[in-house]
Amino acid sequence: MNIAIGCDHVGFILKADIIGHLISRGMTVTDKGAYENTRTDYPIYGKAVADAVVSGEADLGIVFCGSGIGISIAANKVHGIRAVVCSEPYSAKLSREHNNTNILSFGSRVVGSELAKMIIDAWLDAEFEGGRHQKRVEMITAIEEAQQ
Ligand SMILES: O=C(CO)[C@H](O)[C@H](O)COP(=O)(O)O
Repeated sequence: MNIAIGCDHVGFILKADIIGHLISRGMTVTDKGAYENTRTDYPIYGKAVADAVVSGEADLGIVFCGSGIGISIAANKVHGIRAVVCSEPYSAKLSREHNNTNILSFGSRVVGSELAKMIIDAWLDAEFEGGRHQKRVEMITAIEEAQQ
């Protein structure tokens, strides 16, 4: 599985910690930047990771900023993206099972590296359940399509 990752200057350290964990899980990691912790703007990297996911370059994405909020909002502006900010594993698991999320977002000012790894494991180990949830995800897609 190929995971695209991206961060702003605040998320840079947590992203660096997480790369090894993803590789240890057998993932291929495509890093869309930022590549240093100089102050930058999170929408650049939210969009870059989102574009990689919707184009099929990556299967899933993980993004990092200070709160996880701004970079997930930016990613969610790309059609086809369902990004979620998580600070505990239960929501991460449910976001895959019920909402078929394709980008996981972290606030590096909120979550430490060991908790982030637990959240990532819960997210990657979960599978979309389909069934009654399929129709609801399709309803979200219909909202996007009505905006075009
Ligand atoms: O969390 C974020 C967006 O949601 C950013 O990381 C945060 O706003 C950056 O702030 P600053 O430029 O003051 O370091």
